[in-house]
Amino acid sequence: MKELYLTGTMKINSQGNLEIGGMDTVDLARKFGTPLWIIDEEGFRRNCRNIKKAFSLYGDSQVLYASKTLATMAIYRIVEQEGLGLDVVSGGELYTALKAGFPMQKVYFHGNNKSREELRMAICAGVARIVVDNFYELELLNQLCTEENCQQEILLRVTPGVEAHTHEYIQTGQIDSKFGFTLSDGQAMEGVKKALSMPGIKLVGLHCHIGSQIFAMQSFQYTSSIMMDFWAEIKRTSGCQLEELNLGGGLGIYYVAGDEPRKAEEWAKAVMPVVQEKARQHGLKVPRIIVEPGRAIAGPAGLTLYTLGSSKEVKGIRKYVAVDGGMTDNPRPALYAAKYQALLANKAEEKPVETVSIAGKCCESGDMLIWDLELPWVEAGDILAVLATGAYNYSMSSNYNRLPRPAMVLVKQGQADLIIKRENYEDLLRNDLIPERLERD
Ligand SMILES: Cc1ncc(COP(=O)(O)O)c(C=O)c1O
Ligand SMILES: N[C@@H](CCCC[NH3+])C(=O)O
Repeated sequence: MKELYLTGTMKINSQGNLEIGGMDTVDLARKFGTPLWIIDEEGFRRNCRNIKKAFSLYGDSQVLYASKTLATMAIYRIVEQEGLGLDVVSGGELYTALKAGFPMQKVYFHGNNKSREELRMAICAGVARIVVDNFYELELLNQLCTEENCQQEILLRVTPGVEAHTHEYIQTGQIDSKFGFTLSDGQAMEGVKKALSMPGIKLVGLHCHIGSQIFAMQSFQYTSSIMMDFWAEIKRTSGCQLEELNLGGGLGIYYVAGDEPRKAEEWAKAVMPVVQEKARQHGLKVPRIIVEPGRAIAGPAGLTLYTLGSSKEVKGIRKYVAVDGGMTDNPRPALYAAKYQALLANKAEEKPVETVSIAGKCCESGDMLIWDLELPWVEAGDILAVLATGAYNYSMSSNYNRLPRPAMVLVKQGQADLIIKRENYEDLLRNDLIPERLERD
């Protein structure tokens, strides 16, 4: 039997059921229905604090929470209370932050194709920095700031040419990437010079992000070293001393056996001495370091509950058991062949006796959540808990097959609060229109 890796406040309670945030998950399934996303508030807060503390030991630093991981108004409240800033990547995330009352002076606006409207919205909202991704955006932003008679502080996103060891679809720092100003062909330096010459722009620093779900600290170290050399080159060639270096996110988490996540302290310990030593070598001031993790904060703090329904046995080959959700609430297995650990929440202490594959309910052969999972004897009505689903599940969910999205509850010390309402069929029709010519007579 594989050892279960329970994080945060997850444990098996005296009834033999899985518990999170002091709540029995079987009761939660009964009360809120399934599929159900659950977020462990204490776990989420602890992850924020650990990263913040790890970097603060090395001087001036700021941790931003990467909204793309899981953005809701309640989550933003927690992020604010924990003293983190925000990375937002769209007008929608920015709007959510505005509505949640998040302090705009701690918001960084990302994206590789921000629209004119999104940029104007960010300027008017008074975000701290816009992370400019390309020449088109630089020109557009300068034009907008000139029209608005203001100056916007920016970071320039640099593509350092580092291939992180992770799934190809979530690598972002390699030369052949859609993101950022490429370093190796001189684009990045050209971008810096251009930004420095623009009246509407104040270049404050640089940004990079090499990818997600990374365990190899050397990838972060190597990137920091490259970025600091470029930092020094900017000073040498333009005389400009930048202030801020944003090293992105990417810290990996535990999903299944074989994953070897590093602690926040190991991440900080890997990159900060490199930054400090490079600054010393080049005779420069150590920049303010920004990091923007998402998965390492939200991922382990979340789990999803499903109810088991139909099953099918292909004699001698496999037993399929279907859940009441799937790729609509968690597209990661279908997109990246991502793996998850799971258990029967109502039989959490029982020994595994069969190997089943967990199918989603979408009309897609690829909608398989977990292959070959060892479970106790499964019966329709059992509650399956899939762990570490706090990151990139809700935020990447869809209404494929017109499935309404599940609800999300925030649990803490025996209290469970709804933070995302379950969609209903009416919600699915909210934006549907029937043109007059199709009206029935
Ligand atoms: C620019 C940027 N910053 C931060 C993140 C957050 O990454 P992670 O969730 O791996 O920490 C991402 C996602 O990969 C990203 O694209
Ligand atoms: N959505 C990806 C990670 C984030 C990529 C964003 N740059 C995942 O689920 O693993």
